[in-house]
Amino acid sequence: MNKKEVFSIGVMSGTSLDGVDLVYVKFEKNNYSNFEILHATTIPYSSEWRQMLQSAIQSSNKELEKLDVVYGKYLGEVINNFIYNFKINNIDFVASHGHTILHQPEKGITLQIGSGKEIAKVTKQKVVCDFRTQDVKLGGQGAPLVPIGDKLLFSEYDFCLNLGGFSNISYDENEKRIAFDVCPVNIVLNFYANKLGLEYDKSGKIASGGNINQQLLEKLNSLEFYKQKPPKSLGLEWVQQEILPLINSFENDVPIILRTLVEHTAIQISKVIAGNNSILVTGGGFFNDFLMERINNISKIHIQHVSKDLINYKEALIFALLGLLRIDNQINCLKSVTGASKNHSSGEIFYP
Ligand SMILES: Nc1ncnc2c1ncn2[C@@H]1O[C@H](COP(=O)(O)OP(=O)(O)OP(=O)(O)O)[C@@H](O)[C@H]1O
Ligand SMILES: CC(=O)N[C@H]1[C@@H]2OC[C@@H](O2)[C@@H](O)[C@@H]1O[C@H](C)C(=O)O
Repeated sequence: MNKKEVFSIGVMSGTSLDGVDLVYVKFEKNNYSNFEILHATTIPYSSEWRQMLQSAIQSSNKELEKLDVVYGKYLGEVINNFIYNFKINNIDFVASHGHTILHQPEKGITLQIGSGKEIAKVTKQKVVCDFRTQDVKLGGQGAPLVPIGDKLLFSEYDFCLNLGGFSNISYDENEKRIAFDVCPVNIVLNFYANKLGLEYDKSGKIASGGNINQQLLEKLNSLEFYKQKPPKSLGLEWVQQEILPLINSFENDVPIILRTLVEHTAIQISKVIAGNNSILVTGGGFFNDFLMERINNISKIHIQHVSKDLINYKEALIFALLGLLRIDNQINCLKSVTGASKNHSSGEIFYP
């Protein structure tokens, strides 16, 4: 794109299923880290949409094709409302991650729904989407993709940690970006909080009142995934096959489960980040005070305080950057992170 300043809308629907995150951002082409988040919001899912997205993993290919279109139209409308409500009138492109329904990269599968063609039709904007498929085709994990953005935008931190549905981490080692999914976080915490009729365990209050089940904790920490070296990534399939059956085999009360999960998360994260380093922590898990306290106590790392917009919208912001890199045909997927056969520029572009 032949411009000094670029204006983009980044759209992300994460695995916690809390809603659609949107940012309107300005990038400076000769210095990406000089970005500015101009507007940001989250549009919470209705219970119908949450239910549809949650159960889509069981759908047939035909049903998924339909959902891709319907959800693409929905995203298009959500973006139009965002544009209208914030009176946005200068947009170079929209970059949309979509919502992950399937993710088993070792089988060559990753699927993010939310048709770019539909979004382009509804919004009348240029749209970049489908950022993961090409990486999986090139033998990569297709995730995490945010680390190249961590490197380009937040190089002043030793570690970038995101506490979303899953947690992931990225850092430089011998001048190479290393990154991987660490462990499940809100995707499982929310699942058990839901059993008490809550959307999530606010500030980790319920977890903090429970006791650790040591036997369950040991079993969780011994899972095969934690022995694997990166590149590696996690999906809902793994949670359903490995985590939920293990937890449910113990018949614990919800506070005990949440307490044990928080400890498990803090231990897994501290295995990676311990030391006298600086860290950028983002994602909704940042607001789980009890989880943050446990991570702090175990790792003794110095956690920096940053703006709420950055905590909540780093992923949407970085997908906007990945979209810009894609439009400019620049590398936006790193083989050192995903394990793909080469660095590449990923994402499909649709025109209105
Ligand atoms: N005050 C809070 N206390 C505890 N947990 C919170 C709080 N606020 C948000 N969360 C958790 O953060 C979740 C949302 O996090 P986030 O938006 O980072 O997830 P995501 O974008 O779906 O994740 P992913 O990075 O996997 O794509 C909520 O569902 C909830 O579990
Ligand atoms: C396949 C998929 O959607 N993965 C997500 C998920 O949510 C968190 C973690 O698992 C991460 O690997 C990824 O998202 C972030 C945005 C990423 O690609 O960096």
